Amino acid sequence: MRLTLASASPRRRELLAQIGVTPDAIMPADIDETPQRGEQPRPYALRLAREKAAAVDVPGLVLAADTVVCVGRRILGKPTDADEAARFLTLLGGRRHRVMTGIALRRTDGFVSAKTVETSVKLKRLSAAELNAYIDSGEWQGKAGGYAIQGIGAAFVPWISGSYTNVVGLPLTEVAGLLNAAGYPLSYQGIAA
Ligand SMILES: Cc1cn([C@H]2C[C@H](O)[C@@H](COP(=O)(O)OP(=O)(O)OP(=O)(O)O)O2)c(=O)[nH]c1=O
Repeated sequence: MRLTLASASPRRRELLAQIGVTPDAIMPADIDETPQRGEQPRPYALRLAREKAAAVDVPGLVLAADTVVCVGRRILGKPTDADEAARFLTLLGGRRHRVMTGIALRRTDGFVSAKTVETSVKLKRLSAAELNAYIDSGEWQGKAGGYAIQGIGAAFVPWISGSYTNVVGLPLTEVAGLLNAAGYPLSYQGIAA
């Protein structure tokens, strides 16, 4: 069964590879990611994942996702520059926030199954030296909230509650569930315990 990953994120490809899923094609979806007026984080992440899946019009299964960081009602996407990344990290430091990923799987018949997964994350308060060094590292680029838990950012995360892979951009348990429900053959299911 043909699977297309509608994502430009190398992390998403690597996460899928981790559970033995290799998409037949990778076709990033170019959509407008502006939140609607008053839109809450959960419906926002779900809407974007669905829109990304819908934007890639090819036969077979199309998988898409969107990850946002939320502090209260505020949605933090990918910082546009170093100053914004520094502002995000200062806002997040010393408190808990939520990382929300919407995932959507479009099937050949056009039916889309989608859900959101939420993880709570605590980021420690960064010293000026840590903040400057992290901004200089450039790791914040292309990362919702301006940090990467799978990178140097791990040094700033004392605690999470919920799915780790969800924070990196693709909650694998739920993605595997959607793929399985759509009849996609998951290789590890053939492995006897
Ligand atoms: C919080 C966090 C986010 N991220 C990444 C995951 C996502 O790639 C990115 C959020 O941006 P997204 O808009 O979800 O995805 P993307 O633009 O990278 O790719 P595409 O839309 O084509 O699928 O932030 C990390 O890699 N580590 C982290 O710890």
